[in-house]
Amino acid sequence: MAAQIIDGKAFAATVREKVAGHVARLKEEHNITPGLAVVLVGEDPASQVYVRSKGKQTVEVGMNSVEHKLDVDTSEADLLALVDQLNNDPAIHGILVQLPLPKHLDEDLVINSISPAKDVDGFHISNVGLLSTGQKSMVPCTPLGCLMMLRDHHGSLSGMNAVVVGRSNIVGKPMAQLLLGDSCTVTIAHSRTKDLPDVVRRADIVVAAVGRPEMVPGDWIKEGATVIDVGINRIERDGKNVLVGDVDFASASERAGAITPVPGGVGPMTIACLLANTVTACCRANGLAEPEGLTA
Ligand SMILES: NC(=O)C1=CN([C@@H]2O[C@H](COP(=O)(O)OP(=O)(O)OC[C@H]3O[C@@H](n4cnc5c(N)ncnc54)[C@H](OP(=O)(O)O)[C@@H]3O)[C@@H](O)[C@H]2O)C=CC1
Ligand SMILES: Nc1nc(=O)c2c([nH]1)NC[C@@H]1CN(c3ccc(C(=O)N[C@@H](CCC(=O)O)C(=O)O)cc3)C=[N+]21
Repeated sequence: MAAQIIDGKAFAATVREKVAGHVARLKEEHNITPGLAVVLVGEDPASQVYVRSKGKQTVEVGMNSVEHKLDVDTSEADLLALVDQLNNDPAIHGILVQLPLPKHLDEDLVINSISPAKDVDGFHISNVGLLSTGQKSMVPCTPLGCLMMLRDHHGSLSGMNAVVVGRSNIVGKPMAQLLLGDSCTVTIAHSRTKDLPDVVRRADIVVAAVGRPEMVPGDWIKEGATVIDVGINRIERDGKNVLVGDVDFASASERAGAITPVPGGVGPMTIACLLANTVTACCRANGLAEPEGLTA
């Protein structure tokens, strides 16, 4: 039977609508406008597309958007000085430094210089520690978006077998933490995993975050499983540039119970969750009750 398509684009629109409602209330009742600062170093075309899209959607939900575009050979000291300035700016509630950074910049150092309260990516070691110990934190946007779609589809995830393929700090690891938090039995697979097909075949939930076009074929998918495809891969097919995920959508959707498409799945949810995190950070910064249903 053909899988149900989980429409991330439509889901993201509902998240943004909720965010817009909270932004309007913050303005009316407290005269506060949440502000998000995005820092882009260099001119990677894909990064430029994401940053533009983030800026546009930030303004659409009524928040302030500030973009800092720095030269590709910006020094670490200059970048740290900018982060420090944003940390101390009361009009800025969220800071995102677009990754990857050029090679001469120490990513860990830069990320950990962001004030944890403004770290809307949830990448600061302090937020990573809070998430892994089950305390209130800023939750990374992509895994948060995946969790929202899974909860919406299943209700409870308790007791389900989840396999996360990929162990990066920005997707795989935090995704595994969130699934564990929802009482899944979690396996994290990676490039050294033995018999990956067999591992994936045992999963009720498969999250693929690898960065290899269509590497997960349908015959690895257990009948009726839910498949969340995080991969964003640009390939050429029939002379055209197309975007594909880490899952072979055509064959996987023959076996899965539900599946996210690429594009229109996890990607739009990531940006919606960034906006949600910014509102959450703004409420926390001002000692206000934070919106319900917008975080994990
Ligand atoms: N939709 C969205 O919003 C977002 C999408 N992405 C996309 O998600 C994908 C993953 O991103 P990210 O986590 O940053 O990528 P990384 O390159 O940081 O991590 C990839 C992971 O996949 C594992 N891997 C590589 N090859 C294999 C293999 N053959 N079998 C099993 N595991 C393998 C690696 O294992 P090892 O650790 O052993 O090397 C690594 O853990 C990319 O396509 C990226 O573009 C990323 C962020 C947001
Ligand atoms: N500090 C930081 N935080 C991030 O969250 C971050 C980052 N750096 N670096 C790059 C990755 C990637 N990422 C995406 C966001 C949205 C889409 C997205 O909206 N995708 C659309 C398609 C867009 C297109 O057509 O290119 C979709 O899937 O439908 C994709 C990928 C966030 N990332």
